[in-house]
Order: sequence, then C-alpha cells, then structure tokens
Amino acid sequence: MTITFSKYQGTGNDFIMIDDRTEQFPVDKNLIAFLCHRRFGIGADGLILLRNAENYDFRMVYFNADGGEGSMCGNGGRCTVRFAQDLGLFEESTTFIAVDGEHKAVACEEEIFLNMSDVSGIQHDGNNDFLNTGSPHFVTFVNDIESVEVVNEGKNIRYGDVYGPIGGTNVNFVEVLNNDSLYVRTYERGVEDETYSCGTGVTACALSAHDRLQMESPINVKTRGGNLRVSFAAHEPGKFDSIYLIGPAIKVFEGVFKVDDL
Ligand SMILES: N[C@H](CCC[C@H](N)C(=O)O)C(=O)O
Repeated sequence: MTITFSKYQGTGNDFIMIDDRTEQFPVDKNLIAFLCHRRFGIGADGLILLRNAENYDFRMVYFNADGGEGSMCGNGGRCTVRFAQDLGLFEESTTFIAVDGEHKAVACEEEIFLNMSDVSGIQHDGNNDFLNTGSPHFVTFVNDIESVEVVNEGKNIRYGDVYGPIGGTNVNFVEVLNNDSLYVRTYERGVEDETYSCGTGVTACALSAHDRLQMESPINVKTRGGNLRVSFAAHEPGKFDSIYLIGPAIKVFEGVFKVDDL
C-alpha cells in the first residue's frame, strides 16, 4: 500500500502529517515507528493523523516516534493547525480536539498561536518541578545548559524510581538567560532522545519560571530549533489559564511512501 503524507516542523520538532479524514490509515505501532525512523523511514519525532470530529474543525491524533500514542504535543499541535489551514479547513482561527481536550488556535503569517490546556498545579522538589501541560514534564533549572548531558541525565530521570513506574516523564533543562528569556533543552519520552524543541516542555518551563522566579508573561524561550513564546494568565500559585504557545510551524515537503508486506 502507499501512504500519502506531508512533513511539517515547528522549531525543529518534526512530524509526519497525514490527512486521515477517511480514517483509512492502518494504525499500527511498528508501522508508525518505521515511518518515523530516520534511516529506514521518512524520519520524524512523531506522526499525526488529522481526522474529522463532530462540532470541531478537526481532531489531532498524535503518536510518538516509537509508535506509541502520546499525550498532547504542543509543537505538533501548532503544525497540525498549519496543516489544517493548508487543507482549507479554516482561514484564521480554529477550534479542534486533541487527546487532552479542546484547543483554540490562531494562524498569523508566520506564527501559530495555540491555546494550551489549563494547568492546575506544580509539584516542587528542591530545584525541580513537575507539572502537566497536556504531557508530563519534569523541569530542572541549571546554570550552564550547554554542558548538560541531556540524553544521559534525561534517561535517568525518565526511567528512574520516581517517574519510571508511573509511565515516565519528559525531562527539561532550563537556563535563565535574562528577565524575560529562557533557554530550554528537552529529553522527550517516546522519542527517547533530545529533540530540537518540545512545545509542552517549553510551556512547562515558562510556567515554572513564573512560579519560582516571578518571570512575567510573555516569556521568550530559546530552543535548539528556534524561538518560541509562551503567554499565560497566572492566578493562585501553580494555577494558570489562557496559556498560549506561539511560534512558527512550517511545511517542509510532501510525498508518497510505499509500504510493502502490510
Ligand atoms: N514534542 C511534544 C511533546 C510530546 C510529548 C511526548 N514526548 C510524551 O509525553 O509522550 C511537544 O511539542 O509538546
């Protein structure tokens, strides 16, 4: 069989995007892992199906590069919004449904403004925080981010005694650059590697920086793949709403992949 796909990236977090409004994509963990493989397949951090959803412009179904169905993906969400716009499903603003619920988004020229799920609490543990921004995120503040061994240290926390048994976590290392800017590097669960950028992770780090350091919205966040912004409204400590992840989402190419022996 053949699979028609598009490839999108948001600050270097890259996704295979499939128009699956007919729901004919053969969802299979091994197939998705194969398509995401950077040597044998198309290559991506994740695969996203765009499907129809009653009362919404579309549904986003996200899978990590290992083929497992993931929790929410912020950069993937921004890319899906751009894909939906390219398909003509909306012009400027949209409302869609994902695994963590309803999302609104606005497409500007370059940027997608994606409304993220509200956050109801942050767990503190010394220099570390843990919060859920649609996906679980461990956040730790460091002084020299370039010297962090993101993969080794990330793996230890992701598979460690605390988070390993509860399904693991994404792991973010944050350096404060100045009073409104952060630099974030992320070890991503499900990719099991450092990615160039992680949208739910960047969001978690911005909220954590507000909580710990009173950094005000909007916060600029540098990642290996480019720059994002996070705006939010803060209420009681650890509680946030009107959270927006803002940044570019770009179509890279489209193609047809031939899968034998399915
Ligand atoms: N790259 C994604 C995060 C995916 C979350 C996934 N790694 C998981 O928790 O299973 C983002 O931009 O938000």
